[in-house]
Amino acid sequence: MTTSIIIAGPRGKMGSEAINMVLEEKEFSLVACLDHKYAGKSIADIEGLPDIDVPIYTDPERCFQEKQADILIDLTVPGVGYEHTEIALNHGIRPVVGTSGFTNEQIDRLSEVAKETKTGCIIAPNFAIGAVLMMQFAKMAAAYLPDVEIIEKHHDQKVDAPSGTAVKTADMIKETRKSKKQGHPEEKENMSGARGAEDDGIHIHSVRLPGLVAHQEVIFGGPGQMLTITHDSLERKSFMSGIKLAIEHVKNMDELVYGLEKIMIQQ
Ligand SMILES: NC(=O)C1=CN([C@@H]2O[C@H](COP(=O)(O)OP(=O)(O)OC[C@H]3O[C@@H](n4cnc5c(N)ncnc54)[C@H](OP(=O)(O)O)[C@@H]3O)[C@@H](O)[C@H]2O)C=CC1
Ligand SMILES: O=C(O)C1=N[C@H](C(=O)O)C[C@H](O)C1
Repeated sequence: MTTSIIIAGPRGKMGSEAINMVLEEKEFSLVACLDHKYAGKSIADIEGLPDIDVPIYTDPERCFQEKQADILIDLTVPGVGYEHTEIALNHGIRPVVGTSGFTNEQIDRLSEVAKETKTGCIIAPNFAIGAVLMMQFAKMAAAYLPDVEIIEKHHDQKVDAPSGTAVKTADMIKETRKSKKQGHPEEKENMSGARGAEDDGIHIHSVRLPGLVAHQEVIFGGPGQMLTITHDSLERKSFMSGIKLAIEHVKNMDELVYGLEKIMIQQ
């Protein structure tokens, strides 16, 4: 059976890659796109996008009313991504959300809406299978090596910092790590931000440079030893198999799941 899909953010780096992925899959059908520009146009009118007649909507309510799709893939920006997800859930359309930067309160609220509407939803800060494994391995390691810092490195067009992946990694580490403040008890920054952001004593450092795509190191230190878990996304194709996996799973779900590890790995 064909899965009908709406993509929000079609002109973006991820959105355009997702369009190609959906068009390549025989069982997927792209029925509309959501973009705050190009009202009433088709994606064929946008330079660089495939020459096919898929309508663009600027108003999500109207889009979801007119196109009763199975799935919304959202790859936009945090505030907008949140709104799209909530409206899709209220229309019974299952969101697969890659947009990063949602707050915990927003995820909790969306969880409630998914429960109320009995509509499946997957929000994953990172759809690269290797990145999900990196986070899971970091969670395992933190039970034994509680001193840990995260360095995430991204392209310089990224708007949110730290990355959604770094925030999720810290959350997963906290599930096994005994809470502690790291470093010297009297440590003091001589230049603001020198020690990065902090979550329960875990320091997170964000690097933004042209040339980078999406990279993260989770560094553990113990007496006389170091463990570094590294993941590199070298191309945005790296995220597509995870998005496909999420689409297959969300079709049979009636609640919200935050993190691809929840469907990839036995919890
Ligand atoms: N979960 C994962 O595995 C991954 C998640 N991401 C996340 O996905 C999101 C997109 O990343 P990326 O493609 O690199 O970013 P881009 O900036 O390339 O794309 C974002 C797109 O969203 C568009 N947009 C802004 N407002 C709206 C709106 N109201 N309706 C529809 N589209 C809108 C932007 O348009 P305009 O340029 O006109 O503002 C732009 O085309 C980010 O949050 C990023 O962190 C990225 C990679 C992997
Ligand atoms: O903006 C990006 O590029 C990415 N964003 C996600 C994040 O914030 O973690 C996922 C991946 O790191 C790429």
